[in-house]
Amino acid sequence: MAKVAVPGNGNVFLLDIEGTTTPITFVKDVLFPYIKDNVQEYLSAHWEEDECKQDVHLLKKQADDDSKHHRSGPVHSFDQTVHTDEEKAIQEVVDNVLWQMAEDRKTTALKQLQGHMWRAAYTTGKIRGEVYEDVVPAIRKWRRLGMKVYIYSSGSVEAQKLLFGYSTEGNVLELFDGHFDTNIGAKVESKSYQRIAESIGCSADNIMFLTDLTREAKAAEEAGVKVAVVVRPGNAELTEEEKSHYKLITSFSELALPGSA
Ligand SMILES: CSCCC(=O)C(=O)COP(=O)(O)O
Ligand SMILES: [Mg+2]
Repeated sequence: MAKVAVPGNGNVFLLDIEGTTTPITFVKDVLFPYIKDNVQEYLSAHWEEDECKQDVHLLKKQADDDSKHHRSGPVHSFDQTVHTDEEKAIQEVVDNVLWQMAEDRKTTALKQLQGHMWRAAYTTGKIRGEVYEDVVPAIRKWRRLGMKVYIYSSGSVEAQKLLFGYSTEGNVLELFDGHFDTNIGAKVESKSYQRIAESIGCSADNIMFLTDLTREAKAAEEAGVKVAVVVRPGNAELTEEEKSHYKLITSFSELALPGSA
Protein backbone atom coordinates (compact mmCIF):
# COMPACT_ATOMS: atom_id res chain seq x y z
CA MET A 1 0.00 0.00 0.00
CA ALA A 2 1.30 3.51 -0.87
CA LYS A 3 2.41 5.62 2.09
CA VAL A 4 0.02 8.30 3.33
CA ALA A 5 1.80 11.63 3.64
CA VAL A 6 1.41 13.57 6.87
CA PRO A 7 0.97 17.23 5.85
CA GLY A 8 4.12 19.36 6.20
CA ASN A 9 2.54 21.54 8.89
CA GLY A 10 1.37 18.53 10.92
CA ASN A 11 3.42 18.06 14.07
CA VAL A 12 0.83 16.65 16.43
CA PHE A 13 -0.77 13.22 16.31
CA LEU A 14 -4.14 12.68 17.97
CA LEU A 15 -5.03 9.00 18.34
CA ASP A 16 -8.28 7.18 18.91
CA ILE A 17 -8.00 3.91 20.86
CA GLU A 18 -10.70 1.34 20.00
CA GLY A 19 -10.18 0.23 16.37
CA THR A 20 -7.04 2.38 16.02
CA THR A 21 -4.34 1.61 18.59
CA THR A 22 -6.26 -1.34 19.98
CA PRO A 23 -8.41 -4.14 18.52
CA ILE A 24 -12.15 -3.65 18.85
CA THR A 25 -12.26 -7.25 20.12
CA PHE A 26 -10.25 -6.26 23.21
CA VAL A 27 -12.87 -3.68 24.11
CA LYS A 28 -15.92 -5.79 23.19
CA ASP A 29 -14.69 -9.21 24.38
CA VAL A 30 -12.56 -8.30 27.40
CA LEU A 31 -13.22 -4.81 28.79
CA PHE A 32 -16.99 -4.61 28.39
CA PRO A 33 -17.78 -8.15 29.61
CA TYR A 34 -15.66 -7.40 32.70
CA ILE A 35 -18.04 -4.52 33.50
CA LYS A 36 -21.16 -6.56 32.83
CA ASP A 37 -19.96 -9.44 35.02
CA ASN A 38 -18.77 -7.26 37.90
CA VAL A 39 -20.90 -4.11 38.08
CA GLN A 40 -23.34 -5.40 40.68
CA GLU A 41 -20.62 -6.70 42.99
CA TYR A 42 -18.51 -3.56 42.47
CA LEU A 43 -21.35 -1.20 43.38
CA SER A 44 -22.26 -3.26 46.44
CA ALA A 45 -18.65 -3.27 47.65
CA HIS A 46 -17.98 0.46 47.05
CA TRP A 47 -21.47 2.00 47.48
CA GLU A 48 -20.52 4.06 50.55
CA GLU A 49 -17.22 5.35 49.11
CA ASP A 50 -16.92 8.93 47.83
CA GLU A 51 -15.64 7.95 44.39
CA CYS A 52 -18.53 5.51 43.90
CA LYS A 53 -21.04 8.07 45.16
CA GLN A 54 -19.73 10.59 42.61
CA ASP A 55 -19.99 7.98 39.84
CA VAL A 56 -23.59 7.19 40.79
CA HIS A 57 -24.41 10.90 41.04
CA LEU A 58 -23.11 11.46 37.49
CA LEU A 59 -25.06 8.45 36.20
CA LYS A 60 -28.20 9.81 37.81
CA LYS A 61 -27.67 13.23 36.23
CA GLN A 62 -27.26 11.53 32.85
CA ALA A 63 -30.42 9.45 33.41
CA ASP A 64 -32.38 12.59 34.33
CA ASP A 65 -31.11 14.29 31.20
CA ASP A 66 -32.02 11.22 29.13
CA SER A 67 -35.56 11.22 30.56
CA LYS A 68 -35.98 14.88 29.71
CA HIS A 69 -35.00 14.10 26.15
CA HIS A 70 -37.08 10.88 26.06
CA ARG A 71 -33.98 8.81 25.47
CA SER A 72 -34.77 6.00 27.86
CA GLY A 73 -37.60 3.91 29.20
CA PRO A 74 -38.69 4.58 32.81
CA VAL A 75 -36.73 1.65 34.18
CA HIS A 76 -33.49 3.29 33.11
CA SER A 77 -34.14 6.64 34.70
CA PHE A 78 -33.49 5.90 38.32
CA ASP A 79 -34.20 7.98 41.35
CA GLN A 80 -32.08 7.04 44.32
CA THR A 81 -33.82 9.52 46.57
CA VAL A 82 -36.96 7.37 46.76
CA HIS A 83 -35.01 4.29 47.79
CA THR A 84 -34.32 3.36 51.33
CA ASP A 85 -33.55 -0.14 50.13
CA GLU A 86 -29.87 -0.16 49.09
CA GLU A 87 -30.17 -3.36 47.09
CA LYS A 88 -32.96 -1.89 44.99
CA ALA A 89 -31.04 1.34 44.44
CA ILE A 90 -27.98 -0.61 43.32
CA GLN A 91 -30.11 -2.71 40.97
CA GLU A 92 -31.41 0.45 39.29
CA VAL A 93 -27.88 1.66 38.70
CA VAL A 94 -26.90 -1.77 37.35
CA ASP A 95 -29.89 -1.71 34.97
CA ASN A 96 -28.93 1.76 33.78
CA VAL A 97 -25.30 0.78 33.19
CA LEU A 98 -26.27 -2.40 31.31
CA TRP A 99 -28.80 -0.47 29.21
CA GLN A 100 -26.24 2.19 28.30
CA MET A 101 -23.73 -0.51 27.37
CA ALA A 102 -26.27 -2.39 25.24
CA GLU A 103 -26.75 0.90 23.34
CA ASP A 104 -22.92 1.36 23.16
CA ARG A 105 -23.33 4.82 24.60
CA LYS A 106 -20.25 6.95 25.22
CA THR A 107 -21.53 9.11 28.07
CA THR A 108 -18.96 10.59 30.42
CA ALA A 109 -20.90 9.09 33.35
CA LEU A 110 -20.70 5.53 32.03
CA LYS A 111 -17.06 5.89 30.99
CA GLN A 112 -16.06 7.28 34.38
CA LEU A 113 -17.54 4.33 36.26
CA GLN A 114 -16.00 1.86 33.79
CA GLY A 115 -12.56 3.44 34.28
CA HIS A 116 -12.82 3.04 38.02
CA MET A 117 -13.95 -0.57 37.71
CA TRP A 118 -11.11 -1.54 35.35
CA ARG A 119 -8.51 -0.21 37.80
CA ALA A 120 -8.59 -3.40 39.90
CA ALA A 121 -8.59 -5.65 36.82
CA TYR A 122 -5.44 -4.03 35.41
CA THR A 123 -3.51 -3.59 38.64
CA THR A 124 -4.07 -7.22 39.69
CA GLY A 125 -2.95 -8.45 36.25
CA LYS A 126 -6.40 -9.84 35.35
CA ILE A 127 -6.33 -7.87 32.08
CA ARG A 128 -3.62 -6.22 29.99
CA GLY A 129 -4.29 -3.48 27.45
CA GLU A 130 -3.94 -4.78 23.92
CA VAL A 131 -2.00 -2.57 21.53
CA TYR A 132 -1.40 -3.35 17.83
CA GLU A 133 2.26 -4.21 17.23
CA ASP A 134 2.86 -1.36 14.75
CA VAL A 135 1.72 1.28 17.25
CA VAL A 136 4.59 1.61 19.73
CA PRO A 137 7.45 1.55 17.14
CA ALA A 138 5.68 4.18 15.03
CA ILE A 139 5.05 6.49 17.99
CA ARG A 140 8.66 6.15 19.13
CA LYS A 141 9.75 7.19 15.63
CA TRP A 142 7.38 10.18 15.55
CA ARG A 143 8.67 11.32 18.91
CA ARG A 144 12.29 11.05 17.76
CA LEU A 145 11.28 13.41 14.95
CA GLY A 146 9.97 15.88 17.52
CA MET A 147 6.27 15.24 17.06
CA LYS A 148 3.76 15.37 19.90
CA VAL A 149 1.34 12.51 20.47
CA TYR A 150 -2.02 12.75 22.26
CA ILE A 151 -4.86 10.31 22.86
CA TYR A 152 -8.52 11.20 22.33
CA SER A 153 -10.90 8.42 23.30
CA SER A 154 -14.42 8.09 24.62
CA GLY A 155 -12.84 5.95 27.34
CA SER A 156 -12.07 8.12 30.38
CA VAL A 157 -8.55 9.52 30.77
CA GLU A 158 -8.13 7.18 33.73
CA ALA A 159 -9.17 4.19 31.58
CA GLN A 160 -6.76 5.31 28.84
CA LYS A 161 -3.88 5.50 31.30
CA LEU A 162 -4.67 2.04 32.65
CA LEU A 163 -4.77 0.55 29.14
CA PHE A 164 -1.37 1.97 28.17
CA GLY A 165 0.14 1.71 31.65
CA TYR A 166 -0.64 -2.01 31.88
CA SER A 167 -0.37 -2.96 28.22
CA THR A 168 0.88 -5.97 26.30
CA GLU A 169 3.86 -3.73 25.42
CA GLY A 170 4.51 -2.86 29.07
CA ASN A 171 4.02 0.61 30.52
CA VAL A 172 4.10 2.87 27.46
CA LEU A 173 2.52 5.95 29.03
CA GLU A 174 5.67 7.99 28.46
CA LEU A 175 4.85 7.94 24.74
CA PHE A 176 1.99 10.38 25.20
CA ASP A 177 2.07 14.12 25.73
CA GLY A 178 -1.50 14.16 27.01
CA HIS A 179 -4.95 12.57 27.02
CA PHE A 180 -8.44 13.80 26.13
CA ASP A 181 -11.81 12.19 26.79
CA THR A 182 -15.45 13.24 26.45
CA ASN A 183 -15.00 15.90 29.13
CA ILE A 184 -13.71 18.03 26.25
CA GLY A 185 -16.77 17.10 24.17
CA ALA A 186 -18.10 14.20 22.11
CA LYS A 187 -15.86 12.78 19.39
CA VAL A 188 -18.56 13.32 16.77
CA GLU A 189 -18.67 17.09 17.38
CA SER A 190 -16.25 19.37 15.56
CA LYS A 191 -16.10 21.79 18.52
CA SER A 192 -14.30 19.10 20.52
CA TYR A 193 -11.40 19.16 18.05
CA GLN A 194 -11.22 22.96 18.18
CA ARG A 195 -11.04 22.76 21.96
CA ILE A 196 -8.30 20.14 21.76
CA ALA A 197 -6.25 22.34 19.42
CA GLU A 198 -6.69 25.26 21.85
CA SER A 199 -5.73 23.10 24.79
CA ILE A 200 -2.59 21.83 23.03
CA GLY A 201 -1.81 25.36 21.88
CA CYS A 202 -1.56 24.70 18.15
CA SER A 203 -3.71 25.38 15.13
CA ALA A 204 -6.15 22.65 14.08
CA ASP A 205 -4.32 21.98 10.82
CA ASN A 206 -1.17 21.04 12.75
CA ILE A 207 -3.04 18.01 14.07
CA MET A 208 -3.35 14.64 12.35
CA PHE A 209 -6.19 12.57 13.84
CA LEU A 210 -6.21 8.80 13.35
CA THR A 211 -9.52 7.02 13.91
CA ASP A 212 -11.52 4.03 12.67
CA LEU A 213 -14.85 5.88 12.61
CA THR A 214 -15.75 8.17 9.73
CA ARG A 215 -18.29 10.10 11.84
CA GLU A 216 -15.36 11.12 14.08
CA ALA A 217 -13.13 11.80 11.04
CA LYS A 218 -15.85 14.03 9.58
CA ALA A 219 -16.15 16.08 12.78
CA ALA A 220 -12.37 16.50 12.98
CA GLU A 221 -12.19 17.55 9.32
CA GLU A 222 -14.89 20.15 9.90
CA ALA A 223 -12.66 21.65 12.59
CA GLY A 224 -9.75 21.83 10.13
CA VAL A 225 -7.90 18.84 11.57
CA LYS A 226 -6.16 16.46 9.11
CA VAL A 227 -7.42 12.88 9.31
CA ALA A 228 -6.60 9.36 8.21
CA VAL A 229 -9.01 6.48 8.71
CA VAL A 230 -7.47 3.36 10.21
CA VAL A 231 -8.56 0.07 8.69
CA ARG A 232 -8.05 -2.84 11.10
CA PRO A 233 -9.55 -6.33 11.20
CA GLY A 234 -13.07 -6.18 12.62
CA ASN A 235 -13.49 -2.41 12.15
CA ALA A 236 -16.74 -1.13 10.62
CA GLU A 237 -16.89 -1.46 6.83
CA LEU A 238 -16.40 1.74 4.87
CA THR A 239 -18.58 2.73 1.96
CA GLU A 240 -16.99 3.25 -1.48
CA GLU A 241 -17.52 6.99 -1.02
CA GLU A 242 -15.73 6.96 2.34
CA LYS A 243 -12.90 4.91 0.89
CA SER A 244 -12.32 7.46 -1.83
CA HIS A 245 -12.78 10.50 0.42
CA TYR A 246 -10.46 9.57 3.30
CA LYS A 247 -6.79 8.68 3.43
CA LEU A 248 -6.72 5.08 4.62
CA ILE A 249 -4.01 3.23 6.53
CA THR A 250 -3.90 -0.35 7.77
CA SER A 251 -0.82 0.22 9.97
CA PHE A 252 0.78 3.28 11.58
CA SER A 253 3.94 2.42 9.59
CA GLU A 254 2.13 3.56 6.43
CA LEU A 255 2.36 7.21 7.44
CA ALA A 256 5.14 9.10 5.69
CA LEU A 257 6.35 12.01 7.78
CA PRO A 258 7.59 15.30 6.36
CA GLY A 259 11.38 15.27 6.14
CA SER A 260 11.74 11.57 7.06
CA ALA A 261 13.02 8.83 4.77
C1 LIG B 1 -9.82 3.57 26.63
S1 LIG B 1 -10.84 2.61 27.49
C2 LIG B 1 -11.82 1.54 26.60
C3 LIG B 1 -12.47 1.96 25.41
C4 LIG B 1 -13.83 2.53 25.57
O1 LIG B 1 -14.45 2.46 26.60
C5 LIG B 1 -14.37 3.19 24.45
O2 LIG B 1 -15.49 3.68 24.50
C6 LIG B 1 -13.55 3.31 23.23
O3 LIG B 1 -13.78 4.47 22.59
P1 LIG B 1 -12.82 5.06 21.46
O4 LIG B 1 -13.22 6.48 21.44
O5 LIG B 1 -11.39 4.84 21.85
O6 LIG B 1 -13.14 4.36 20.16
MG1 LIG C 1 -12.39 4.09 17.67
